[in-house]
Amino acid sequence: MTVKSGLEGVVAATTSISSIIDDTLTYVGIGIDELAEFASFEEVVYLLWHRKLPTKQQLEELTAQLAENAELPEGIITFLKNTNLKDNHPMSVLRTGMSMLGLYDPNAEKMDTQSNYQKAIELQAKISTFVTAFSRIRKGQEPVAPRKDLSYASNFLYMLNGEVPNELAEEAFNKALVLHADHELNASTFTARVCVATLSDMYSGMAAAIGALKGPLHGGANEGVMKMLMEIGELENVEAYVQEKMDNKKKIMGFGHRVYRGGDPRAKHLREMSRQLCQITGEPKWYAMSEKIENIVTKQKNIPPNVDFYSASVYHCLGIEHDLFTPIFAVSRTSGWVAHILEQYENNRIIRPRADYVGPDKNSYIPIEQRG
Ligand SMILES: CC(=O)SCCNC(=O)CCNC(=O)[C@H](O)C(C)(C)COP(=O)(O)OP(=O)(O)OC[C@H]1O[C@@H](n2cnc3c(N)ncnc32)[C@H](O)[C@@H]1OP(=O)(O)O
Ligand SMILES: O=C([O-])CC(=O)C(=O)O
Repeated sequence: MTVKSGLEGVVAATTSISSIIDDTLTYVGIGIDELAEFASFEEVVYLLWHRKLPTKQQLEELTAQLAENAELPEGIITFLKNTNLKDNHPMSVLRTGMSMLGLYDPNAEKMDTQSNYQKAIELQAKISTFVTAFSRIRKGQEPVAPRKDLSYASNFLYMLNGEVPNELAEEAFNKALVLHADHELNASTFTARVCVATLSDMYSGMAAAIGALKGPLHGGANEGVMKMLMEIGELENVEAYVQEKMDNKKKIMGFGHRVYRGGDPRAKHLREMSRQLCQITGEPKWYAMSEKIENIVTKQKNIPPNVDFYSASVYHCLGIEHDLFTPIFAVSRTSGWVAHILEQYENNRIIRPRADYVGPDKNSYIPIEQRG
């Protein structure tokens, strides 16, 4: 058997949701640059779920549905308040929260198209409320109830901080959500598809996907980038820090990609947002350090930054706690996970590859008293 390490280059599904061809990313055929410039996150959610842009009325309908379904079951708020989760990573809390949402949904096990679409809305609506409620409760603050008159991006920041964000913050956060929404068969989306291809329920697929996104080689890299920037501390320390990592063949978080060779097309948007936000918030050093790291890594290793690299300083400048960076990725990627889960159900076959056995041959059972 020929093994493709890490399944590199293996085409394991067909999809009409997003594509990466020659370093160009599209959602349903629309280029990411156009979407980043013009689209609201709600439009992107509709696009991914229905494979077409919404009319004004369809968009209003989806926006209203997301707002109406954003409240969390009271039992989940009670759990967050009564459990000491201060030392738990928010991605672990979110993974558990996703399972809990399934337990509170009386339709969790229903598999018809209509019930699954209703779950899609509930999932996208509630994941924001969950992440922000957890963030406040662990700091001893009351959760802030979602508002029906705010955009998805604005509502997230409002529930996080208890204040409606200014236009600049809303725009930046919306763009970040749009850029992270879907990405073909990345590890967490593949995980979700593998899970639901057994005809398991949507909450199980989502919990599996959250677990996969958490790792530092995938979504967890954005928090890793900020940790690195904090460790470096000042612009003059960048060179020595990065050189030491490269000399010791250590990975630099936020660089490299399995599919892109010439560079991640999302990174330039986040780079520009980082430049602007770091300037406006009076913290230009984070952008300056990031730019210097990029120059060194691309010059010496020819490895370009990925989506996680500049998103770190963007979220930092929006005043977001560093361990919430990956949960925010999950909030956005829920739109893509849900789209892929629904697509998998539409034309399902269990996903079951083979392994090349390399263990010992011709072994036999030895009674326990005879084992050395
Ligand atoms: C949203 C996302 O998931 S984007 C990715 C987020 N992850 C990160 O930023 C973590 C850092 N990056 C990485 O670990 C990798 O580039 C991955 C996981 C993204 C891709 O992994 P793979 O496709 O398996 O590439 P692989 O790890 O084999 O790298 C190929 C070569 O580039 C090097 N390389 C890749 N990424 C990096 C990096 N970030 N820093 C230093 N060297 C790197 C590897 O050491 C390897 O070198 P070698 O051939 O001399 O051994
Ligand atoms: O596609 C991948 O392998 C990882 C990635 O960039 C994403 O999930 O956004």
